[in-house]
Order: sequence, then structure tokens, then C-alpha cells
Amino acid sequence: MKRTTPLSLSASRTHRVNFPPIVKITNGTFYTRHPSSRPRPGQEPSKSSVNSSPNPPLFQNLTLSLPSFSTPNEHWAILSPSSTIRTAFLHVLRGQLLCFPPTARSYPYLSTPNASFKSRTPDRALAYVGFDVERRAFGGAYLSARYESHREAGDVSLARYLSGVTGLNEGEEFVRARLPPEEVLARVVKDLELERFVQKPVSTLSNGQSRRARIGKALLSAPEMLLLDAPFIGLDPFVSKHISQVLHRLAESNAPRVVLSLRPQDVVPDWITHIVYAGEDGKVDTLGPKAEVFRYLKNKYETAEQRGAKGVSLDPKLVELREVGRHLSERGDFEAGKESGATGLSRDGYEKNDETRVPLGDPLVEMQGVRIKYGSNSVLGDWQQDVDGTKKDGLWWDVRRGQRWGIFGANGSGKTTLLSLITSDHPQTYSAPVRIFQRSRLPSPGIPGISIFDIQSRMGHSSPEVHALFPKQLSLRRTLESAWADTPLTRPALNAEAGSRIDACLRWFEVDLNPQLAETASSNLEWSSSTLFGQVSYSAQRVLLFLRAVIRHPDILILDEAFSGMDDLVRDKCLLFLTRGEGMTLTYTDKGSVPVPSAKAKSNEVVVEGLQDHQAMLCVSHSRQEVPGCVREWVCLPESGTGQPRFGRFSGPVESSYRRWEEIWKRS
Ligand SMILES: Nc1ncnc2c1ncn2[C@@H]1O[C@H](COP(=O)(O)OP(=O)(O)OP(=O)(O)O)[C@@H](O)[C@H]1O
Repeated sequence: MKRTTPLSLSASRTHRVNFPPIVKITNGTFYTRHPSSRPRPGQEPSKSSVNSSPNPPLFQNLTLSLPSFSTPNEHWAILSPSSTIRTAFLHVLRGQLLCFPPTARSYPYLSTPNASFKSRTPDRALAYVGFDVERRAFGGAYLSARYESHREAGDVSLARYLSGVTGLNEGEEFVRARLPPEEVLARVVKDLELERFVQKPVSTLSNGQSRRARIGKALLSAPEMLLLDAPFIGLDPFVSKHISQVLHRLAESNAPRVVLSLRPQDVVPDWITHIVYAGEDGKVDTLGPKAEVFRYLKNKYETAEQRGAKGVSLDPKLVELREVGRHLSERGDFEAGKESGATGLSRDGYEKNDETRVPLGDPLVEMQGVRIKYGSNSVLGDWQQDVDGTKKDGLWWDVRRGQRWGIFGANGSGKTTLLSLITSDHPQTYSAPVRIFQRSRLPSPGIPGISIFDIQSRMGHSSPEVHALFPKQLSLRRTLESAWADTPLTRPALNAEAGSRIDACLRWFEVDLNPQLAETASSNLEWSSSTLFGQVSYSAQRVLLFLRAVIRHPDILILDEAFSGMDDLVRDKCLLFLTRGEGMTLTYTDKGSVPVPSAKAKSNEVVVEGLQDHQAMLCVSHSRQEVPGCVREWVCLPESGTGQPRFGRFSGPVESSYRRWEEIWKRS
């Protein structure tokens, strides 16, 4: 049977209940490398090579069947606190990773005449869209490239990116064979709310926009199944809801079938009917209908609570399940037997109402009527703002030492653009009315301008853009050392203090960063010089970039989605480290996870402290759990053409109160 393009399949697919499953796994176990692979004599791998990394069995003895058609429909999601495990699971579904025994995994539906000839192989039939390091997928060799208005001949527009015709001199026939039917393209663009951007170069899209573009591109390749890896990371609450509705519609009509990976803090969409829960250890704890999986997790959660209450120290598995249970109960997916967070403290040790104020110092950033336009297109500051009782054009905003700002706003509202004016990656920093460290970029009579190296040496910055462009060949130690360099690849200017801070961070985070730790206990930090940035998990890379940003206590600390993509437990550890340094540590007790003074604090051996009074912090996040407890001032940028920004001040950590979170997102 001839296969039609997606989104038009619904009518032809609905009533076929007798087709075999699309993915069938019977008692399969999976490995990244062959479990008995050994280096040839004389070719022992260096410690840093891929072959020396652990190769544990994943999803041992997994039995799972994903139907091609069913009544009612089954919609599956993998839920795991580990990003590595979530991603591995989706790859297993599409035929990646080695399967033992090899016959345990099959794709019966793909050999039926109903599957199109084009998609007989699992890697083509099951399209994977992951969101790791997505900026690189869209090109751009350096941070500023994204904000330039001059375009290179090779810059691809969204329309061309979606159609798959991206070369400069493609033959007519090639183009004709590639182009999807116009009405299908128009439908995808409309469904994903991308109409306004079709002529824009993809490299200029915001994170949320580029995520939708990648889903659109995958849809246009007409897969049988779409595997979306953490699709809601970095999306604002409104876009998340919309995308979830679109995915539901597609999944309902099997065009294509959709499997999601979800983090414990994500809202599990109502339309998901079945869940696989896999722990950080790569074992599937339970799978099946959503209600049954939640019942199982709830029981485990309550067991963990009871054991904790008896003062028994919790094993790591129960800690993990307790954390997952805590998210699920916070979201109302099940009623927890006990209120979580019983200490009343946020994970980084703040009281629910905390009005302690850091003394304010001089202004570090001054914006007086900033407006950023590309041609006639305004992306920031296209409004009139109330400033001391008068209406003024553009963005008026000061950041002072001691302030901890949350910068919020819908996808595309200009948050990253705003930060790029501060880091000076944006070319319009020269012309815009912005002063950094009380100086302008351009010199004025008698006052020299401030250079980009002066600016950046006083800032720490972690963001998806920095991650995408960060050199993967640097060792973990060099990654942290680069906090003392002008650019990641230039020689750092290190001194003894820098060395001891780096050592302290590496020791503090060794369990999270050292991939060898499970196999060999380390007595020194040699592993950090022999392991490369590109070899550690996505979550560990995020941790390294966070440490690189905070380690020097820069005057301005910019954490743009810095915690997204980190696994839950290490994210909490980083949040605590941000404000308390080595002074406090998290313990898991009968009262949940509680920050307590660390052994280092007790013996006066703290080398790296938390955020200092002289620092200002700016944080962007779309997830309540990723907003540091110290954030007090906030601004919510409006969507283009919808008025002026809203400013506010919290009376405590956002994590401790839904009301605070809702206050930010309420639409005026
Ligand atoms: N060089 C450019 N040319 C044209 N438009 C651009 C350029 N760079 C950014 N934009 C547009 O500016 C707007 C703001 O983008 P920005 O990345 O600052 O948004 P954001 O609030 O950080 O979004 P997200 O939450 O999705 O990351 C977007 O609509 C984006 O497409």
C-alpha cells in the first residue's frame, strides 16, 4: 500500500486493529558496546578512551510491545530521573544499542505491506528528536553569530530547513523529490505555530522556536513513530501545553505514533496512557498502564518515607523513588501519604518566607531605553515603560551588586537577547544605551570604552548556547581552568588559589563527574585530566559548565537554563552549591532532603564558598524546580507587541510556593 505523508493519514489508519506491534522486545538486555569486547593485545585503550568507560547492562530482561494500532490507543512515555537512561531507552526503541539476544528485538509491523517501503528500517521508521546541544544543529560558529543581522549565503531559512533542501545549488529534480506537498508543509508550520518565522534563518531562532522547528522537520520525514526526548525542556508553560495538544492529535491518529521521554518534574500529559519507569541504574522498575505505574511508585514512595521515619538510612534507590514520588505528588498525579518538604526549607536551605536582604551595591548593568530591532522587526523593548512615574520608550532596567534576578518570559520574548547585551555577544551592545560596570562599550571624551575581555573576565556564564559551542576535546580539569582564560581554548592564567578551587570542585562533584568511579575508587584527581568533556553524560557536561561559571565568584553570574538537562539529584546539589558552596550538603532523612552543615564547614576547610554579596546573579528558567531559592527580584518580558515587562519581588524561594510561580506567568 502506498504511504501518504503524515497528518493526512488519520482516516486511513484508525480501524486497523489486527496489525502486529511496531516494536516488540522479548527478554532483551542492551549494551552500548559488546559486553565481552576486549582491546587487542598491545592496543589497550588509554583511560580517556571510550572503551574504558563503564558498559553496564541496560534495561535487563526487558519485555515490551508497542502496538502499531490499538483500540483504544496506547500512548507511551519513558519516565526516568536520568537523562542518559531516557535517551538510551528511546535509542533502544529505534534499533540502536546492542541487543542480547539479538533476536529479542523486532519490528513486525515494518515488514507488513502497510508500512511504506521507505520506512522499512527502524532508524528511518522511528524518528528521534533529541534536544541536546541543539544550537549546533542549526549552525553558527561563535556566540555572536546568532545575533548578527547580516546573513551569509549559506544561512538556511526555516522554510528550507523544513523542506530538507539546504544546499546552495541543488538540482531541480532533487528539489522536486525532496519537497513535501505544500499543504502538508503549511499544516505542520501552522500546528507548531511557526508561521511568523518561515523566512527567518534557523540560526536566529530562539530555543523554543528551534525546538518546534526540529519536531516539524521530523514530522515531514513521515516517520511511523516519533520519539521525542524531553520535548518540554525549555518551553514556556503556554507553548508546552500547545505542543502537547498537537502531539496528542498526531498520536491519536497514529500519524505518527508518539513516544515521549519525561523528566520526573514534567507534567505527564493526560493523553499518555502507558509509562515505563526506569531508574538511574538503567533497570526498568515497572511498566504498563499509567494508573498502575503511579500506584507502584506511590507505594515505593510511602515505603521510603516510612523507612526514613524510623531513622534508617535510605538506600539510593529509595532516595531516587522518593524524589520522583515527591514530584508526582506535588503535581497532583497522586496523593502523597505525607506532605513533602516537611522541614519547610527549600532544597537550597531557604525558609518559605525569607526576607533577609543582601546589601545592595553599585549598579553593574544599566539599561536606559534599550530597543533591539532587526530591520522593522522589534525583538526587545518595543514598549513604553513606567519609569518613576513617567512613560519612557524601551527597556529601563538596572542590576546592582547583591541582587538575584529571575528573568522570565514566553519563548521568543527576548531573554537570551537581553543577556547577550550584558555579555556583549550582541553586536548592538555598541549602539544600545547599555552601561556595563558603569562604562559603555564605546569610548566617550576622556573615558575609554570597556573591552569584551574586561567584561567577560568579570562574568560567569552558562547557557545552552555556551554548551553548544563548548570544545568537547577539553579535559574536565581544563574545562574548569578555562574560567581563568579569555576563551575556552586560550591558556588560562592560573595561580595557587585557582588550583585549589578547581581541586575542591572536582572532589565535591566527583561522584557526579567521574565516569570511572563505579569501577575504581580514585585516590587522586587524575581522572579529571584523562576524561574529556565530550565523554561524560549530558547532565555532567551541564554540571561542569555551571561550575565553570560560578567558580571564580564573578561580579555578574548568568545562569541561562543552566540547570535544565541536569539529573534531579545533582541539580539539587548544584543549587545548594550555588549559594552555600562547600559549606552545606544534602542529606536524605525522615524529613526529606535536608541541607545540613558539611564536614568541611565543621572543620573550617571550606575552599569554595557560595554566592557573595558583591555578586549579582541573573537566572533564566522555565521550570520552577530550577529557579535558585535566592532569587528575589524578577522580571517577566512580554511577547512581542503585548505591552511592557512586569517586575516583582518574591518574599521567599519560588520552589516553596506555586503562587509565586503563577504570579510570574499570569497573563495581563
Ligand atoms: N539575528 C537575528 N535576526 C532576527 N531575529 C532574531 C535574531 N536573533 C534572535 N532573533 C529573534 O529574537 C527573538 C528573541 O529571541 P531570544 O532567543 O532572545 O528569545 P528567548 O526569550 O531567549 O526565547 P527562548 O525561551 O525560546 O530561549 C526571537 O523571535 C528570535 O527569533
